[in-house]
This record gives sequence, structure tokens and C-alpha cells, in this order.
Amino acid sequence: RAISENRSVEECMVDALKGSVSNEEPRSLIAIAKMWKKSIPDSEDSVQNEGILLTEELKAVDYEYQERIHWTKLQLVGSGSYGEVFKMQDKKTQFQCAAKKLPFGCFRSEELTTCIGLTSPRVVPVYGAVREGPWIMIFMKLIEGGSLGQLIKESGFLPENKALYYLDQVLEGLEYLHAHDILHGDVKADNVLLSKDRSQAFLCDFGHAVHLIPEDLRNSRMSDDYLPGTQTHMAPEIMMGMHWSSKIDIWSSCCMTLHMLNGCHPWTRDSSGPLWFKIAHEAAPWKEVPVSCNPFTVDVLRAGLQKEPSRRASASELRGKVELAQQKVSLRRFGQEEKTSSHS
Ligand SMILES: CN1C=C[C@@](O)(C#Cc2ccnc(-n3nc(C(N)=O)c4cc(F)ccc43)c2)C1=O
Repeated sequence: RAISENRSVEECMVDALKGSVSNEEPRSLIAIAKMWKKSIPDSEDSVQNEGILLTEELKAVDYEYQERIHWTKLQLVGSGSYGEVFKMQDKKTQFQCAAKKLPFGCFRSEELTTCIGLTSPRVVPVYGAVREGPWIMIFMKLIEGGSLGQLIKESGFLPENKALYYLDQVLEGLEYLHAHDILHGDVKADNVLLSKDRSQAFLCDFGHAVHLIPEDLRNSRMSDDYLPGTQTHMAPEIMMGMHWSSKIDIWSSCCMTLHMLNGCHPWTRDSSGPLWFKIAHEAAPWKEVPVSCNPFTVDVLRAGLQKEPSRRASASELRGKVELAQQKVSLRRFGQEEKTSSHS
């Protein structure tokens, strides 16, 4: 049937995977993610249990993997516009990981197709995805230190050297993603996870990610199912509906840095006029850089907050400036308390 109908290998693979959960290779998960994107939530939701697990630590049993039967939620670790994230445990192996739960109708295949197979130490590894009725569960490595957004909320703001330290690691992750033609699309502190000792940072949440395939990008300013990221971190070219590129992640990483330094998102201290208009037509949020910052840190933000994307630094270029600023800013051994710095 496959040959006679000239069906692709991928379509045949998906046929074989439908309606069951199995431990397979990453390409099977890519295939089923694309199938989910094409299918619409239907009355069969209640019976659907299908998906792919990429690690033997999560074990499908008789081609099923269902909450409460094969795995259990331990605690809520995060929630936001993306849905909810739980710490979970496999009942057979006792293995624990994180699970993001989102409505089937909100699922974008790019959330999986962009992060499967990535090996950067700055990206959270994905362990699989399973549909259970009207829900999609995406399993990934548990990162015990919580998010950078939670750290900023706890601390009020971060000292300059810590802000540069985390920005450097985020830019390392963006260097890797951009070299693999992937745009993250929602770089912000809530989407940066920290190791238990908070020395290591990891990018997560590919729900807004885009494959930067040049010919497609030239034609589409935003594909029809593109989900905009966080408005306060959105680059001017997006607000103006112009061509966009990996440089939007650079702008967002500098907005995240202002959030670390000030304890609040950029543009939020002045409530005059619509946000989109300010981002599109006003100067970059220069005045928000704390007066106490080292000139080399100001140079980092100047290079990353250029309104014209072609003049904006790439991840590699900006990382070089960050590492220079780190040498200038009194960087002591990580984790020592810092004197509070004055803020504008
Ligand atoms: C690889 N992959 C697969 C799904 C993905 O697009 C996501 C996500 C996401 C969004 C927001 N938050 C978390 N989040 N994850 C954890 C964790 N893994 O331990 C976590 C822990 C928290 F304390 C708070 C939020 C958290 C994870 C993605 O990137």
C-alpha cells in the first residue's frame, strides 16, 4: 500500500506509530510531532494515548504510557503562558524527570522538532512526548535549581557580575541554536533554568521556536501558527512586521539582562503609550541600564540592543563583549555575596 500510494517513509512510520506509545529513535518523535500538528482535536480525544519515549528510563507498558497508571505527578515546579510543568516519576523505573503539560490544541510541532537531537550543554534535553486525550505531555530532564526568573524574584535583582555570568551562558546556548538554524523566539529569565548550585544555566521552552530555513523565512514574516514571545522582550522588527532572524533572540537576551540588573522587565517603569509603539518607534531602552554598570557592560547592551538587526551583534560577537566585560567587572569566585550597586 505504501509503495502503490507513493507514501513517504515518514508517513508509513507514523501509520505504524499511531495509537500506541513506544520507546523509539528521535526521528519517530519528529514524525509523530508533525502528525499531531496536522490532526485536529476530535471526539476520539478520550481514547488517544500515543507517543514516543526516547529513554529507557521512561518505560511504555503494552504500548501505553498514562498518568497515574505508568507515571505519577510529584509536584508542580512551574506554570505560565506555556502551561504547567511538573516533577514526575516513572512507576516502573522510579526515574524522575520534568513533564510539561499543554492542551493538544496549543501544541506546535516546532516545540519538539527544534529541540530533538540537540546536544548543547546549554539546552534542556527532551526525553519524549505522549498524547493523552486532549493533552500533550512533553518529558525532559529535571533541572533542580528552578528558573532564573525565580532567582531574580527571590533576590530582587542580580549584581552585575552574576548578570554577565548568566548572559554568557545563555549566549553560548544561542550560539549553538543559531548555528543549527534554530531561533528560540522567547528568550527570558523564566525560560532559563539553573542547576542546583545555580552555577549552570540551560535554555528551555521551545514553544515559540522556529526553524530558520532561509527560503521559508524570506517568504514569511510570521508563519500562521507562530506564537509571539514575551512583549517586553520583543525586538522592534517583530513589532513592525518586518523580516526577522536569529537577531531577535539577541535583543531578547539583552532585555533579560536588564531584567536581571533592575529586577523588572524593560519598558515597564514608564506606562505612557502602547508598548508595541514604544518598542517600534522609541530609542532602545538605554536609560534603563543602571548607572553603576561598568562601561564594558554598557557596551554589551549597546551592541545587543541595536534597533537595526543588521547592526545588532550576533551571539558569538556579543559573547566576546560579555567576556571582556566580565574581566573588567570585579568578578570574584562565583557565589560570593556582592556589595549592592546603585540603580538609576
Ligand atoms: C526540551 N523542552 C521540552 C519542552 C520545552 O519546550 C519546555 C519547556 C518549559 C517551559 C517552562 N518551564 C519549564 N521548566 N522545566 C523545568 C525542568 N525541566 O526542571 C522547570 C523547573 C522550574 F522550576 C520551572 C520551570 C521549569 C520547561 C523544552 O524546552
